[in-house]
Amino acid sequence: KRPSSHYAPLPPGPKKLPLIGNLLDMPTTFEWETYDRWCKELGSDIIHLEVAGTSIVVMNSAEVAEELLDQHSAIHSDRPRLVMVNELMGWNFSFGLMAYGDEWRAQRKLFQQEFHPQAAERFQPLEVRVTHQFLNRLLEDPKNYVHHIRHLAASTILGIAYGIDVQEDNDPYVDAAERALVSLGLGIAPGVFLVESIPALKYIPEWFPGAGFKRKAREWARYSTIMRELPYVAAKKEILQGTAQPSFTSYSLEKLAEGEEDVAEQEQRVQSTAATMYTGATDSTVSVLSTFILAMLAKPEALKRAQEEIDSVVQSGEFPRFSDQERLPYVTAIVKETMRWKNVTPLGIPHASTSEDLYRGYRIPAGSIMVPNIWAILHDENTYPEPHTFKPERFIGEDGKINPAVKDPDTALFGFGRRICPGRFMAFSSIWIAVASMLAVFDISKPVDENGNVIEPTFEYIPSMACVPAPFECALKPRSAQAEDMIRSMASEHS
Ligand code: HEM
Repeated sequence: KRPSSHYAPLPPGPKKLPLIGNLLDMPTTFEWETYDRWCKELGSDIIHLEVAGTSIVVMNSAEVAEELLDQHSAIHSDRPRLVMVNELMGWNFSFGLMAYGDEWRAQRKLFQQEFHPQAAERFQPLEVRVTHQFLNRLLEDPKNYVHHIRHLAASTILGIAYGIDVQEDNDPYVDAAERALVSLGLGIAPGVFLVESIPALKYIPEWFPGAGFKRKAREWARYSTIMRELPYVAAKKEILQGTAQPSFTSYSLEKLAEGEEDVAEQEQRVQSTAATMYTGATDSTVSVLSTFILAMLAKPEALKRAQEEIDSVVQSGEFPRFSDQERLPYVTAIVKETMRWKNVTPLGIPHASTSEDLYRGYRIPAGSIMVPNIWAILHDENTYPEPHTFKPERFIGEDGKINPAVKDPDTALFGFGRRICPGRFMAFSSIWIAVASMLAVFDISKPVDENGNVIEPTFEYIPSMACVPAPFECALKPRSAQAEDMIRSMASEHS
């Protein structure tokens, strides 16, 4: 008997041409805006597209994304096939891009053991230390703030993953990871490599004309191997010598020593899971903290209000602590609004369906690529009025606290279902402490040129899987001589 979904129609979508489907309509940049427009034109928060035989479903509301990716998660938790990255460049080691199945489950479990909210608290002292060092770099060299944010993100995650202290410049572990990350970005860019649409091409030999992609893939595969092995070997050496700082790797290897599982296999998993952390954490943190600075230029009143809040809660001469979070709701609202306003991954990471589904009377074919339009969800004017304006106060209730009636952007910005970002608790806390600490000691404003004219940022974004603001200038100045002293003395205490 045929499944009942077999005769059901596909969700609505722009008109398809024979064979190529919607290929010619597909946007190549800011896709989330085009998808949102199509959904509005078609009056549907779920649409279907087809590109040369591949079925794509765009979910344009929280309701659809939650119903399909959370409630039907047994069907829609796979990832699309990535020939270049996974099959030729070796990234299938990483559970973030891996097909749904036992290996994914095992790595995800390892990750979550150290990253659920209580476990992630163990990393807070490290987050505080690297944040204070970051403030000192901003003080010494404010123009290079993006570089310092990247260094902060790398120090946090390499500390957490391996217990490694990152060098000021030219750190070998950061360099290895960055090189791998850049090659991942190149390999995953849609529409660049023909092998993605004709997978059989992966079997042609390297010397064959047009097989340049295979030579590239081989070189890039080397980067991903180095990224995985170099810091792991260093961490393991320290662990064996008894000189290691506690980290994901040390905690996981300790557990491994106690267990009875296949040790070699499990150790490979620890190595792969640790390497996945850098990939997930760095670009996202850089995006959020750069956007935070841009937001302070867009809305100076928010900076002032947050500083007043901090001054009334945190003792003079002290930095904000994690334990102050409850009493700093406006700072928390700034963090939430920053992540909503220009969300890092407008389309998340697509899921894929392992079997056919029937939803609202529509047929969702097996193998569909499932794209949550997170940008549209976080810019829905019914949930967030004036969605394109930076307004942290939207999250504050009449009692001055975070208003539980306003939907928390966390419910969409970290993705959905079984694939939801497993780093989200640690991501939020490391970003919160960086934002609170910057607000406590720095004024952030638009810079002025030599003729006294204010330099306006463009507020443009570079579209990508993880969006970042186009480079912009800002003036970062310590709020007072006392703030400057605090930064310097804290940095020397930590060094
Ligand atoms: C503000 C910061 C971050 C944002 C906005 C973010 C967002 C996301 C999103 C949208 C996904 C896709 C979820 C899905 O498939 O539905 C994801 C997956 C993932 N994220 Fe994050 N993330 C952030 C920080 C981090 C951090 C700090 C880590 C590591 C410590 C991390 C590790 C991962 C991993 C490993 C996955 C893949 C999960 C899987 O496929 O099972 N992320 N993230």
